[in-house]
Amino acid sequence: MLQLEEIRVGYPVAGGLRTVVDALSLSLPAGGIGCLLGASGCGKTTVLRAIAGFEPVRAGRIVLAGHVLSTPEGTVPPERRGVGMMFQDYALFPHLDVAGNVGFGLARLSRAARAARIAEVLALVGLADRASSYPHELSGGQQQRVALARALAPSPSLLLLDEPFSNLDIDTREHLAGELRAILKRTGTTALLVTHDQAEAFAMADAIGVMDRGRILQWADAQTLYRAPADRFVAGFVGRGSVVPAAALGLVGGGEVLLRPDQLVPDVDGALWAEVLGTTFLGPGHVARVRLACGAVVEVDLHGGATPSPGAGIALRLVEEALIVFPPRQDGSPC
Ligand SMILES: Nc1ncnc2c1ncn2[C@@H]1O[C@H](COP(=O)(O)OP(=O)(O)OP(=O)(O)O)[C@@H](O)[C@H]1O
Repeated sequence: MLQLEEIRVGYPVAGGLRTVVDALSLSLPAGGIGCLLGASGCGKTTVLRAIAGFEPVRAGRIVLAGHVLSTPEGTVPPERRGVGMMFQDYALFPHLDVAGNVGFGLARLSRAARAARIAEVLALVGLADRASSYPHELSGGQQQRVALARALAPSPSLLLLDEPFSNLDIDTREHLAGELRAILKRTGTTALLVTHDQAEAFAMADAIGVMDRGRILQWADAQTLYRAPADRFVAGFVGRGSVVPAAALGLVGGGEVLLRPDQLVPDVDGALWAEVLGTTFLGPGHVARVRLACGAVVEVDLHGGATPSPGAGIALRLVEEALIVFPPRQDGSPC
């Protein structure tokens, strides 16, 4: 459905072009929900802007439903792409009521067809009774739903969502992420979301691309990213955990190991000794930050029992099952 083939995107700077996205490829099937996950500035929004037609590609191509939209030689203008976009600030028109906002992109429909479509999408997002409210009369979560209804109203082939929950509190975010996913699935909408929030990516997407400095390091479903990260960056970015030298855990063979917080278990007979730096109650249990003999600091989930004090020693057992091992670093650095 959507294919990005080795695209390069950049911005003009004095004397040339600053490449922000390079050799980036992904493929999203019809009805699929993809997500680009990465830290601020890694190029996520730039990818969306290229798909929407606001930025040209300098190499590669963008294909949607069999139509070539962007190549270095030419680009289909944004309004002819069939791509909808929902921005982080919702960008609702303050002087238009909800129906006016949702119907904004439906000018080519007859008055009756337009009213019917507005009613249909407002019902879909659970706002059938707010058609005549103005944006300032709505909560952040309701405004987000209006923005979604407006983006869905013209039935885009592809919906792009740029940090759709960034203005909302954490409870509303979690609730809406599940709801948004359900609405997209119910309507069969193909969507690409960008976020820096892993919980949001996990709640929403069928496939997630972890991005760093303009590239996708791994494109996979959430469980694969967590259980089989392609490299140290993905391992460190997705889920809690630290990468430590295998030797520090008494393992032979060299290299480094990804330690998730449940892979070191407090055990009086454990072979590893660590110093407790502090504990945090996360509910239902505590998490301890401990320093291993090699100096690496890792997290350990504590399930019941006494909570150790900072400065105390703690014996730990390594759960070797499903341990992820990385080969030694090229630069020879130990941690
Ligand atoms: N219009 C522009 N002109 C020049 N440089 C830009 C422009 N837009 C973005 N950039 C630069 O491109 C890089 C990537 O920006 P982009 O907005 O794509 O990242 P992002 O991952 O979406 O970040 P965030 O999560 O903060 O929005 C940044 O270094 C940014 O400063």
